[in-house]
Amino acid sequence: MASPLLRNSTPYVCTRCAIRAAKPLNVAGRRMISQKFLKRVAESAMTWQQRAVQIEAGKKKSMLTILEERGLVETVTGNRDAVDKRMTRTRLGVYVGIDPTAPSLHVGHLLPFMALFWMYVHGYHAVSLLGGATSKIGDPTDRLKTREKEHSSVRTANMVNMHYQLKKLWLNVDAYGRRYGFYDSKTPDMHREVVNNNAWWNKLPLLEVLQVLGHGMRLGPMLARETVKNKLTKGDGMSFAEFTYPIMQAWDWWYMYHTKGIHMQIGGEDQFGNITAGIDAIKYITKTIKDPATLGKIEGMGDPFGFTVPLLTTSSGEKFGKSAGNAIWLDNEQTSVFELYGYFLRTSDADVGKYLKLFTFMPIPDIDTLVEEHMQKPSERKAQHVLAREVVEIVHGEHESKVAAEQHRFLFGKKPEDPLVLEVPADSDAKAGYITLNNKPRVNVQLPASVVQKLSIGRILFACGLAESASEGARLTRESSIYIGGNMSGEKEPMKEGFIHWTKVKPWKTEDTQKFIIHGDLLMFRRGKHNIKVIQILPDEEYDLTGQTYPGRNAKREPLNNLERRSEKILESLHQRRGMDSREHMDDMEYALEKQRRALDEKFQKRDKSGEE
Ligand SMILES: Nc1ncnc2c1ncn2[C@@H]1O[C@H](COP(=O)(O)OP(=O)(O)OP(=O)(O)O)[C@@H](O)[C@H]1O
Ligand SMILES: N[C@@H](Cc1ccc(O)cc1)C(=O)O
Repeated sequence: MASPLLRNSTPYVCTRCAIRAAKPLNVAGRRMISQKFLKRVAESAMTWQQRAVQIEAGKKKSMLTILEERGLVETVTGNRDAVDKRMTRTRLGVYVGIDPTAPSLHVGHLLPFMALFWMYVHGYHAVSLLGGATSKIGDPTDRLKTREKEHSSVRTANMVNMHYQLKKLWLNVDAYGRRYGFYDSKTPDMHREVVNNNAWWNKLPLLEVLQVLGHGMRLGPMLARETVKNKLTKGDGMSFAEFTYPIMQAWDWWYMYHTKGIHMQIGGEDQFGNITAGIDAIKYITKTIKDPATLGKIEGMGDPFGFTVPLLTTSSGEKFGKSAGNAIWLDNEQTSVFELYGYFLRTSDADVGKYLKLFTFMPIPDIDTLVEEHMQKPSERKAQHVLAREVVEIVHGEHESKVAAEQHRFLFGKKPEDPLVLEVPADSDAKAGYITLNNKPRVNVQLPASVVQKLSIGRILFACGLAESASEGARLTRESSIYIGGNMSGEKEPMKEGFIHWTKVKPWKTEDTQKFIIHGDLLMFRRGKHNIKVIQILPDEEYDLTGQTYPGRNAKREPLNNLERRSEKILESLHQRRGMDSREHMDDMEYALEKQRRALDEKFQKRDKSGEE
């Protein structure tokens, strides 16, 4: 509980969250709060209070009004004005959840996230939740067909990808918000998190959920939900697990309500039912719970509430998303930066103003001026270029956005108005020079099993694209700059509280790499903070069928590849010339070729083990 002193001096701020967020525990398990920090919290509360007074006097726009004006609010739960007042008076906690049921976020997800980003840059505590646990069940909302069950390794890969995507997105939003002058990152006001609901679901007894919430979830209203009725009558039926999905989502909210002070949830319009189910659940729990410690935590929180954002649809009215199969991905492997830019560049003149409001932080008067200018000469697509640049900046960063703009200008033969300096930032994945679509770093790679089984760690890093060469890979491991996902297979759990556990890679024996394989076919590496590679290991034959190759394969193994190609040719011609009766002779030939192949293979293995180029 927050100290009474703080409570009295800071009526409008959730100091509990600020302190919890900012201060570690000392040895005795108490929060260490410095005078300086307390002063900052008090100042920030004062600023908030002053802002609230100005808003209520009509001198400033409220947060809800700002979001409404930008078209980001579809339906508010409960009374709009009451919600507006609470958002004005209290520095609330707010969350958006997504299930990692695909390897990447998509443009549709940006809508609820933009609302979250707006609240973040205005000082609210913003949480993006990854549904590691909920994705094991799958949200049945608005579906007639049950989701295909994903293999656990696919789920893990999706989750890790999305986790890092969210982290990057938040970093980009920080920079983007700063460009629009929203905040000074040194104030204690800014608080954002990426959480995973595995963190609580993995250690939550079913009995606790049933005891605390189960009695309050009445079957009548649950069965009366459109989603349930439709799936039961028009779809393929509903499992008990799917039926309980809204309870899981409600519990997430309850968990964050009492542990992190999260009052609000935002989601797409399709999430309205789940959001209201969460509100009812929290109201029920807060009325019935007896535990004094929990009661202390929620004291003064008030009822939870939320709102939905409109659904982004295609021109034919279909929801943009993974299930509809029309997603524009935020992962540059699936939708390149160039394509993402191109997608927004194709926005119709009728929609461009609306999209600038939805997807950017650009002030509305500036948008209006830009659209007016654009309409003077629509063929130049000035407003669309700005829209594309801003969205790419949020998703991939300012540098990538400049590069994409430049590439489009270049491709479409336009002379740059302001020549762009394409310097490479220090932490960029690219080495130097112009980044093209072809030399973009790859986040997800597939590699044949033999690479992981037989090659040195340096070579694997080269093969997956984390190192420029095998020797650089070996050097990086010597310098302890590389991490590998998961624990040694002796320890069963590669995931800790929903997050991957990273172990520093040391120069080790080839066999040691295999001990880190997750779910039999996944290997993950991280270089530095955010540069990750998720490797899917395929059986060699399957990999060959995909027609891919990897760095280090062709150059180093050319003699072996040539031999294989030659041997195939010889055998083919023998078959044709001599027919099946020369079987014996051909077996000899095959044997001789196989011997040569093995000799070469051994040679490569020895070289791989010694780590030399
Ligand atoms: N096209 C969209 N427009 C607005 N919000 C969206 C859109 N697509 C997804 N969302 C929102 O993003 C959040 C996460 O959605 P979710 O993870 O279910 O993605 P999804 O693409 O809708 O998945 P699926 O199609 O498999 O149901 C939800 O609040 C959802 O409403
Ligand atoms: N059910 C949401 C995702 C979600 C998951 C867990 C939550 O707590 C919140 C939201 C969706 O499918 O879009």
